[in-house]
Amino acid sequence: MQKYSQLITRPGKMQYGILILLAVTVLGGSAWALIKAQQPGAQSIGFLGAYGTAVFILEAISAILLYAHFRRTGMLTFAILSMAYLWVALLAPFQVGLLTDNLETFSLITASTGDAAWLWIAWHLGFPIIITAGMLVDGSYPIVTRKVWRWTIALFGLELLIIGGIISGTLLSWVELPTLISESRAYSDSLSLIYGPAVMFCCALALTVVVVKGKFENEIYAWLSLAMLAALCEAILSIYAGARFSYGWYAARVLSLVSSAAVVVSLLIENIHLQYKVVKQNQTLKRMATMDELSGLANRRELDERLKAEIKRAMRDRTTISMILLDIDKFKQFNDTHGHLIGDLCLKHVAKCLQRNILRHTDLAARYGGEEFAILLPNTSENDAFDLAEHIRKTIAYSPIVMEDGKMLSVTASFGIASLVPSQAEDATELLSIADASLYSAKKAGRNCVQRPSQSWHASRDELEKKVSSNTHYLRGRTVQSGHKR
Ligand SMILES: Nc1nc2c(ncn2[C@@H]2O[C@H](COP(=O)(O)OP(=O)(O)OP(=O)(O)O)[C@@H](O)[C@H]2O)c(=O)[nH]1
Repeated sequence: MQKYSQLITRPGKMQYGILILLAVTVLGGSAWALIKAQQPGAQSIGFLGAYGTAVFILEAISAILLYAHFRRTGMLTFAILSMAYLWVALLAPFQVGLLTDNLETFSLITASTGDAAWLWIAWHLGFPIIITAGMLVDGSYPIVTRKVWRWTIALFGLELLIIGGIISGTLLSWVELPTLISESRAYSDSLSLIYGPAVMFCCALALTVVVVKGKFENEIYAWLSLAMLAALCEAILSIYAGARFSYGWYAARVLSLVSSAAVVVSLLIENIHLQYKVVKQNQTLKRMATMDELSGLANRRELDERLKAEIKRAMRDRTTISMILLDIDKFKQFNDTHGHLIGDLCLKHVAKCLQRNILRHTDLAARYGGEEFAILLPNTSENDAFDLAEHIRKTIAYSPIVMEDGKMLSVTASFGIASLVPSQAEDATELLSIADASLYSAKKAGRNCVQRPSQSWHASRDELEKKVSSNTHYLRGRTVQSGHKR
């Protein structure tokens, strides 16, 4: 099943531990309850109301969440398991309603409290039978459908028809049903010897099928096993109690709640796991989209995005933005001599040297190309960028790459820097191309050095910046003047 949906998860060791503990509690509690099961108790309408509401809510939530699984995975098993819970969610309120004598006040309803036993049988026979059918549908290859809507209409439509028939038939007394429970609340022989054992048999069968076929291999199947164990114990206690409102009968109702809650718990746990998975996957995707895998630095896409944003900020604040481009010297020769794998090691080593020297959180080091790196330095002057580049150059040149066998290799790198106060978005490209030109002159100057942009570029850029600055003053003046006029 795992291969059909990554949404369905295997329980962890802790969950198995909790399940074993709960199973032992259910078995132990049931055995203990059997001792006093036949002792009569008081009829508590308050308990019945709370019990009926709880069963309805828990079963309805289970049905909705299991149906959501069916929608997501297309697996018919989940549609059928959802039907099982819907079955109980719809029958339980009527059965409990009849027990509390509430429904008899409606003139159309002719059923008596005794008839509630028939609804109990329909509920407790139908639930395990539908669960068994659902588990049998999940063979070694689960049936997966794309026609989710057609299956929904066919399966749930049929189910609603049957439930409608059972409820109307019982409440409106369409058929004369034999009395299963006497006025003294004692069970008839047919309930104790035929219908009761039939319910027990169906619950035992469902439990066996869930355990054998489900093998506790996902959270839903594991918790469903507990639900079926509780349902079996409930049936045994209910019948053994011999009468309504006896201690055994009350204990059976509590077990019925355990059975109802188990799958809700599993689906809740699964949803929590799903949230963790989604958050983790989002983080991985984000990392993959912004990070260079080999060096662990930002990738070119991330550099471009940050550069665009920082250019906008620098334009607004009229601050200097700098860029350092560096390229490992004679890296082709290094690769040819030592091999590609050692070449990769060298790239990682250079990346570490960059990370070690970049201290401001606003600076960004990125792998720009094969053996080329870039460092974006917002709010940094050309002189400061030069000093930093010089410092990194020395770090790379004087810290050797230590191999596994203790051998040491060293490399050098050439650096080009560029700085400007941006006046337009296109200055992002200008910054990179000037840093690239500086890098080119560093290579020409003999490598292992840092170069600044040419004097001619500085001159033309100073001219441009003067114009932009006077233009800004001019525009600011106009704004102030127009403000005065108003
Ligand atoms: N190991 C490794 N090598 C790479 C990677 N990306 C690019 N290279 C190599 O880097 C080398 C770059 O060589 P060139 O562009 O000729 O530059 P160079 O040999 O460094 O020479 P100069 O830049 O002039 O000093 C090529 O041999 C590429 O195969 C990588 O991810 N891993």
